[in-house]
Amino acid sequence: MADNQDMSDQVDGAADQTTGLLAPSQFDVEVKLIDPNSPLYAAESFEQLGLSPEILKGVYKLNFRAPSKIQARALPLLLGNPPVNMIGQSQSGTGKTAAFSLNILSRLDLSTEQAQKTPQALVLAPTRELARQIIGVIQALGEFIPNLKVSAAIPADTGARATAVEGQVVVGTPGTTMDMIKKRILNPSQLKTLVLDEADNMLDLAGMGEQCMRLKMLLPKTIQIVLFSATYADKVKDFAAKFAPTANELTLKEEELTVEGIKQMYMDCASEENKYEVLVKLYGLMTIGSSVIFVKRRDTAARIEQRMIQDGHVVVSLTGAYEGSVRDQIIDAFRSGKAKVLITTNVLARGIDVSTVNLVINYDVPDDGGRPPKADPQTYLHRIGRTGRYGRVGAAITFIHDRTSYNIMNEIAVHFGVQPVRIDTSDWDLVEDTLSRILKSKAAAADFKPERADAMP
Ligand SMILES: Nc1ncnc2c1ncn2[C@@H]1O[C@H](COP(=O)(O)OP(=O)(O)OP(=O)(O)O)[C@@H](O)[C@H]1O
Repeated sequence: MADNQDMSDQVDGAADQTTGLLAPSQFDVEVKLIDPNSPLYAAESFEQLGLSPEILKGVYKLNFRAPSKIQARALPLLLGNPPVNMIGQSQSGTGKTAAFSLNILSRLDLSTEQAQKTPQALVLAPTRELARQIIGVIQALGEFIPNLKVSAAIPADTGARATAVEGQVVVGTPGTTMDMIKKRILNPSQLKTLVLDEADNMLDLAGMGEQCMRLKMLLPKTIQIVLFSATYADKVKDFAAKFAPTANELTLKEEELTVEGIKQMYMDCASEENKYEVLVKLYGLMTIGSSVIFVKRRDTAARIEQRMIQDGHVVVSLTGAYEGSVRDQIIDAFRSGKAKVLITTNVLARGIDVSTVNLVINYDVPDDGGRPPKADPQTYLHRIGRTGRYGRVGAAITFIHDRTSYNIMNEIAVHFGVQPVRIDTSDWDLVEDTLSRILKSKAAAADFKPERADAMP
């Protein structure tokens, strides 16, 4: 739909309109020290959180010097006994994965051979890429825990044989997990913790919310339910509260959700076709670290990929059109830096953590798919959150080419109370200057040097 938008309502220089919060071009790159209001600031240390020496070793090996705010606030509540449910919220890239993973690892019983073969914690995520990433984090934090095994419950390639899931921690997507339980390859009877990462998305998506609910019915009644996300749209709040009853809640106001290190901008494009010209001009002009280009549809992703390759760029695309191991290869190539430009749809809008990403482009504005389309502020926030991870600086540029896309961007700006800055494409020297200042500016977190792991107690 977005690829063939009705151009009759196109405006020339959409941002010349004076209504709304979109701001004129002006830029001040700020490098801030970690201040007490930052989501990365915490008064406590990991040592004060009562983690086992094996777990602390994993934390130090990852060079985590101090917990982020969400980690310091959530962990004491999560670790209490008897376990209490949690609905947790914190900005993108602030360490929610470690928050729920440290709780899971702390609760594992690995004392007997039998216990070692029994799934005790289940983490559900909306995509295989995110599930695989979470597995990596749990394995890294748990590196010094003897006999720890983390298993995946993600779709296997066609023809692959399903084997019994014996890891104490299982991370998967809801459909495959449900399948494995039904086929009795996964025994849910001893599960103590259930985590829904990107919980609002899991509970909202057509089909997935219902699936999560049915899955929950198959789990022990006493299971601790932990929901985490950067966003909870109003429409899912009630369902979340039903899914995780009598939970401790750590939530944020909408105005607190944007991350300071992510510099939000927008660019006027003359037409749908002109968006591609602006895109390649940007890439020709700038030395960009790694970047993600978000489009609405799979075919747009494929088309831009082809055109960019023809124009001599090294890019990959990942959409739901690809299956299993092919998707794994693509995301792994992007993670390792072998491919520096990733074109994708909303499938990778959430959770993916690649710290070298310093530019996100919303080639198509995130809309709700309605007629007429309205803004999808949550997806916008998650998309731009692929950069600016843990205090790093990044740029997020949204392409605007007609009245609809302008209105959507404006709705998003109003929703979060932010003023994205207009980048004027009539002056490419200025574009280059502005962007290179941002992309070169030091990460705020760089002032917050992690100590060497081996210097820790
Ligand atoms: N205490 C810490 N100190 C330093 N780095 C940390 C700490 N906790 C997490 N990180 C790093 O921060 C990055 C972002 O963490 P994570 O992916 O968990 O973010 P998130 O809050 O889940 O974000 P999103 O909402 O986008 O899913 C990761 O690279 C992680 O290794």
